[in-house]
Amino acid sequence: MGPDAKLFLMSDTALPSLTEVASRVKSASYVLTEVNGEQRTEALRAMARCLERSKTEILKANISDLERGRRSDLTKTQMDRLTLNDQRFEAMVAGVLEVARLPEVVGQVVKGYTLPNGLSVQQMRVPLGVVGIVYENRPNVTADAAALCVKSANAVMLRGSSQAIETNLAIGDAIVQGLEDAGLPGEVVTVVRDTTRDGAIEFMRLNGYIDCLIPRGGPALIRAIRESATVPYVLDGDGNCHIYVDKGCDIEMAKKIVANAKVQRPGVCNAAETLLVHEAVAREFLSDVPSFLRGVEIRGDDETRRYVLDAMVATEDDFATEFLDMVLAVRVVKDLDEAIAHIRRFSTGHSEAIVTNDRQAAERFKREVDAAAVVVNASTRFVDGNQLGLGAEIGISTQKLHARGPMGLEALTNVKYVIEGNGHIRT
Ligand SMILES: NC(=O)C1=CN([C@@H]2O[C@H](COP(=O)(O)OP(=O)(O)OC[C@H]3O[C@@H](n4cnc5c(N)ncnc54)[C@H](OP(=O)(O)O)[C@@H]3O)[C@@H](O)[C@H]2O)C=CC1
Ligand SMILES: N[C@@H](CCC(=O)OP(=O)(O)O)C(=O)O
Repeated sequence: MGPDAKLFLMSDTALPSLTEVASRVKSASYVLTEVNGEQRTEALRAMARCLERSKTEILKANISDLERGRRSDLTKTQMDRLTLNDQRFEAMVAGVLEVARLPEVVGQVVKGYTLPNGLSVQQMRVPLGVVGIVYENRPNVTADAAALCVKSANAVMLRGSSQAIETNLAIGDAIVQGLEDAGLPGEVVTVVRDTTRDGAIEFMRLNGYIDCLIPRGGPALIRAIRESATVPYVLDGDGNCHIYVDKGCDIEMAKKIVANAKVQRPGVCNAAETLLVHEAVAREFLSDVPSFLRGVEIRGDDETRRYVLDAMVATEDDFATEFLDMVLAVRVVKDLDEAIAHIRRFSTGHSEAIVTNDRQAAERFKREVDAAAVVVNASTRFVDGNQLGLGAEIGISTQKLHARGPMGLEALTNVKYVIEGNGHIRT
């Protein structure tokens, strides 16, 4: 946290303790079990209206965060993520409305049967309760997460980045207004004001209050979670994403996919970080890198540097790095086996892609590459809740239990057994 952010918090006296805040959120989560889906959907529409009404204040708060960010020397990527311009603001509001339109998931019977003794058994979809989220400095995540949680009848505690605190609080105020207009307690969506690291550790230990913590971030956050969290969590970790360009593939298609995955938004977790190229197409594909990856710094192995003349030497560290920038590590491989072996060694289990014309290679890649998403002949940038039809995502899970990949409404629920009898007793 930068020094200015600390001052900002210190001037905000008399903050209730985190446990007090969490206790109010927990109570609010019970209210959500008493209202129906239509009321929750109406609350989302009210949230969108209030966001729109508060646009000027929210964008002003964002300018203030950006100014503080500039003074604390945030990187270009961090500044880009923090920026909420007019277009991004409207996309954020549209996202809330898109989630509102999604079908109801709460109360859905995912499985139902009657036993020979006449007992009726159902598995019914239910909310998790209170969701906690620690997330990066992208302010739209505040609205996305709030919308998904309200729609799925979860209360949510949002611990965003200190870099975005003013914007998050302004968004949170508008959302609370929307909830209250719709007759729901504002505490259903609570932006945590304390953005200190100590506060984050306390947040990870809110047992009895947080039912599921979703940490979105890089290795430092994930380490802190592993060391300190005592609440159950679903890790949404960093994306060291690869694209493998196979022999015999459509080279023009491969160029478009690689350029999109690297350049369209390099600062996000589903952007490509390493390119693996089959040796049979290395000359043809890599010789054209300066034109289709203009502005991208290439760090390549010896073979790559034969074709990309201004490429720097790639180190082992480069292959392990999520650059989140206009930098790409490149390696020429002998075959699919070598590509898969490289991915197994360096992947963070987020998103991995192959460009190929060979059906068998595609099938092998789908089966043998262990990641939350495997992509064939498309950009890794599609691994996004909105793009995959979930309306939005609360994060992209890189772990295997409970949920994997972009987490939408279903991932914010679990099932409970509902057993109905007629005076049945067990003998
Ligand atoms: N899989 C997914 O869904 C997503 C993955 N990511 C990944 O996140 C990273 C980019 O975001 P970036 O802003 O750099 O992420 P960081 O990991 O630096 O920050 C994310 C959040 O974690 C907090 N945090 C970071 N380190 C610690 C720590 N040691 N203890 C407690 N809290 C901590 C930050 O607080 P503060 O900023 O106040 O320091 C922030 O709120 C990339 O690796 C990207 O791939 C991002 C979003 C989604
Ligand atoms: N949802 C994003 C990607 C996932 C994400 O949250 O990325 P990040 O900007 O690293 O926080 C998108 O593709 O637009």
